[in-house]
Amino acid sequence: MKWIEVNTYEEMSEVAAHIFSKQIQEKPNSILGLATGGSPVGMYKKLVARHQAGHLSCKDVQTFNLDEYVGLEQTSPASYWTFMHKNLFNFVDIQEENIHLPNGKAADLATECLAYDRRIEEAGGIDLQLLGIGVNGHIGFNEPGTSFDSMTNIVELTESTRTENAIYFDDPSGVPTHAITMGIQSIMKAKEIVLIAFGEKKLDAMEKLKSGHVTEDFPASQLLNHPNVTIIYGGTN
Ligand SMILES: N[C@@H]1[C@@H](O)[C@H](O)[C@@H](COP(=O)(O)O)O[C@@H]1O
Repeated sequence: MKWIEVNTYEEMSEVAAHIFSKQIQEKPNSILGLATGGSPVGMYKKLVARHQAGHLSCKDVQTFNLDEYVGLEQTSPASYWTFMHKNLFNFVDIQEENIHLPNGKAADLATECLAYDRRIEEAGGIDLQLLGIGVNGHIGFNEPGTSFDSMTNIVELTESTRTENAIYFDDPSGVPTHAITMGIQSIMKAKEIVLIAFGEKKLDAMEKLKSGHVTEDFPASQLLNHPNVTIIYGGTN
């Protein structure tokens, strides 16, 4: 595991954007695993800026997002589909058919979970996976206690995660109770992983990760068993 300590959110975003741009330049048809939340917004802005300056094309890139809420319409303002379009997809030349998010409105959610893992596999597997981290160590929506063997599945969100994510909803009581998320094992199959975490409230999680103790009570700790992970972290501002 490679640790890169940064001083600002801006710097974290730049280091991460550099890794993703390089990946796309070296392999224009890369399969990228993407994340939502506040952490990646700065990196997405920088990828958009590179695209607008003519330095980056996503026309052959395929993306698979980590997760989506269960029960929200795709185009609902709080869906992760909307988040990704507002923060990245609307401003780069990615083709809509190359964008994949789990369908939280699928009539048969169990089948959707299996199909999502299969789609990733059929695309050739994820080359580079971006992750944020929840204060309790969750990655994707894999809450503490999730089996390291988990593939894409339906999860019940903890109260703390629902509270953390309430800022994205007009009505905080509208935060869904369940989500569909790539599992820990689905995430671990990525060839390379970049985790970004910035700010005081993430420091505790960073300390836990640094301690080297691998436990299902702290989902991100399984990353210690992955051969190619970079953690970009830091700061209080
Ligand atoms: N499902 C997402 C995670 O993928 C994300 O990592 C986490 C942290 O979000 P933030 O980056 O806003 O702190 O929030 C949500 O729970």
